[in-house]
Amino acid sequence: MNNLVQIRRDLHKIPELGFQEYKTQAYLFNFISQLPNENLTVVTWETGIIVKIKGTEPTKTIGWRTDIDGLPILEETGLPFQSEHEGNMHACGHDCHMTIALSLVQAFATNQPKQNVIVYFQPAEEGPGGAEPMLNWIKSERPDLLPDEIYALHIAPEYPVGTIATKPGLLFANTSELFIDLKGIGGHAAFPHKTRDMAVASANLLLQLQTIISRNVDPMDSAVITIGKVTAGTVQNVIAENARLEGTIRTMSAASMADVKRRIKAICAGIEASFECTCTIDFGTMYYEVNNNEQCVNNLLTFAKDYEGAHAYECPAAMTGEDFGYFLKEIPGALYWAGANCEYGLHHNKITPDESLLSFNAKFMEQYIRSL
Ligand SMILES: CC(=O)N[C@@H](CCC[C@H](N)C(=O)O)C(=O)O
Repeated sequence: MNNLVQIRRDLHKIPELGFQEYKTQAYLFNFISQLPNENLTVVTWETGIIVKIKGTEPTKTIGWRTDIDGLPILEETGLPFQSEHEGNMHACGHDCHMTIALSLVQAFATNQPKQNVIVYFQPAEEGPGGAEPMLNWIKSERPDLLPDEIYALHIAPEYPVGTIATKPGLLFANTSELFIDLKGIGGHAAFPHKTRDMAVASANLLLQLQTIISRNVDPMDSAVITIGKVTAGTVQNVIAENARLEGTIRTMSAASMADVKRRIKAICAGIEASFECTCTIDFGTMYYEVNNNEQCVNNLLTFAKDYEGAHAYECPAAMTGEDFGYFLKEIPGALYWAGANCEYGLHHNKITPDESLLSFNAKFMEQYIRSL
């Protein structure tokens, strides 16, 4: 088994949620500590790590960012190296992303690049968001750790390995989490008229929220409201006093996000009136859109077109979110989809990315960064 596959499998076993990535950080730190360190500066921030590699004749500093957290998903891959943290899973490829980032650190630590390179191991991409606070800390405490341009990848199960798919401008959506707590009056299942049933109210609310997409968003625009978790009540023969919807909103612009939120508030006010209950809305964490720099995308795609085994092309935007958008808001750069050739999609409990993507993308990015 090659070294990168082993690293990915080690990391796959220990998925941790945002800002709880202690074992992950220790694993990464241990790996980095064993590398030649004459040209390295290694700094920790919360559960993340930042590694700067001094270049031989630097004219600029190139950044590479990986996310390091897992998701609260019960893994069902049945793999011999499946998650040892039951209920958590690397179902979004961050184990692969970290492996590629470690490979870059190793390559540049052993064979110094021309440009300075900074690799960011960033916590909490799935939530509550690590990029924005990490960047704020760097700006105020360690401006020497800011790059001139920055890149990242995200695995794409639907594409074959070797795919480098990206586009200039908007690649990923604006996101906002959505949590709505409903409170009514519970009671005996046989006497609904004496209660305010939040199971029924939350079911109505869930369906009405979907009308925002079909009836309020311009059909030429795009938006998503997904409610991923619904909880209500306590037992089968007691009417639910409480319910909670948990979800996410995705839009193509900040203006459209504001409109969707306005409609959510209005619908909740209607639910309060019709079901005689209270709805408390919390919009949670927001991620700024992923807006790729045109020049950086052109450079990346041009390099990829001549790279053996790469299939480079411009893809459409997607409604995924990524807090890497906060880096791109301040620093020119690009994120690309890296083909992972897998039957199951992102966030699926059976996702098994094709591990040949690890060495392909690690080598590809190493060569690209050396070309800058
Ligand atoms: C690439 C990816 O899958 N990212 C996540 C980001 C989630 C942000 C936040 N927790 C939310 O749900 O809005 C995604 O679900 O797109």
